[in-house]
Amino acid sequence: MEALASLKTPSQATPFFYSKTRTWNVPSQVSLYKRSPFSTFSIRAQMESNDGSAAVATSGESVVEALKVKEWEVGMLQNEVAASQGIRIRRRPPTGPPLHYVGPFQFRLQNEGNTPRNILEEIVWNKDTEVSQLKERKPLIALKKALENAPPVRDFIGALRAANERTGLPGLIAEVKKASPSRGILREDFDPVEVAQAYEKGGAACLSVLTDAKYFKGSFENLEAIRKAGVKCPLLCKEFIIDAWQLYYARTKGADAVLLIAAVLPDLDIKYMVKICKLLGLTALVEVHDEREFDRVLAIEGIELIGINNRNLETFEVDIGITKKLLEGERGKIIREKDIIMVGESGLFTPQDIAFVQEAGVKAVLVGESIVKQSDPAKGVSNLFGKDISLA
Ligand SMILES: O=P(O)(O)OC[C@@H](O)[C@@H](O)c1c[nH]c2ccccc12
Repeated sequence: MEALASLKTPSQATPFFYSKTRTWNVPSQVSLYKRSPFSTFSIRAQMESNDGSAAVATSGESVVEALKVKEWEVGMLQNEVAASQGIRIRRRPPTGPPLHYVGPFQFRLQNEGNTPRNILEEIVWNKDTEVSQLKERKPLIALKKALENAPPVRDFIGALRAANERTGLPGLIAEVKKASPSRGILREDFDPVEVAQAYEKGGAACLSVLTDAKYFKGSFENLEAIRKAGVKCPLLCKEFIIDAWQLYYARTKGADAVLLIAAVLPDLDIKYMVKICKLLGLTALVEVHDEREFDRVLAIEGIELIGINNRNLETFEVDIGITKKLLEGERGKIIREKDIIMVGESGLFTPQDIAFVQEAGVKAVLVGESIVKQSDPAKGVSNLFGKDISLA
């Protein structure tokens, strides 16, 4: 009876039954039946899933349904915690976006929480699905075993500091990036190992390798191939990390550092992930875009490397003035006191841009587009700095 009541009111019901890779639509038929003449009524619901399979659930299975409702509620609560920290990016509802509307739900409004509001949210929701599928294939226990064969971790921050001291310019994290959602394809004849080797030859201190396939045309194969090709620059796995499992995965693929995005991760997640990074020897580059994110990150113990992304990942707007604005006043003072290395990220094209962010207080820069687009990325590096910074 209880279950029937919940099916009647859309606001209290979870309309979709999510089971790993299969989405169950709203029951197509709901009927009452009695197990025996003496028992109370039970409910029988006929359901179809997105892959065409069908199932019949009876109220004995309402426990499963109740669990799904709880899972959904917990998800909503997590979004509330995130929102209280100013995070606008919501996590994907566990039931997933509906494929089509049935019954009372046809009146549900768009964007009541079931469709992403901007590109960053879309990427994160997609990543959620991707990670849960990958996790099934390679559970944490298997990854922990694979760690034994992972190549040793190299000192990412040490390499940036050394380059900064050697050249008097910000240490370069050169990005191996084939495409982006804002700029489309950046390099047609893209050979990740070739680009990586050219960057190294040009004097890059570290490399950033995009591993997201859907939006950036990157891959973990690229990361692994660059590592295996003997490139000495420490490698940043440029990924949208939402689950600690991904940290282990990145390490098994040869990463020396990972990106944590404050616009996506609540404080507790950052703290937890930073701890796991330390455990694995990974350097965490924590990325911020505004004052609120920066203050949140500054309040977390043990963070040594912070990036200021000049690009707003929700709107794609780029303004290198963001780096300057965020490092002015009290925040700049805290950075110097704590000896945190700051990285200026995105939208840097000319020696003037580099001088501008260096003046603002960064000791490193993260650059993709301007150098990956040039026919010889090694030359791209010298053009960016206005001089040859290679070791040769
Ligand atoms: O290509 P650009 O404008 O030089 O930017 C490089 C890098 O900063 C950018 O790719 C980036 C910064 N933070 C990110 C987070 C996710 C994906 C990409 C990014």
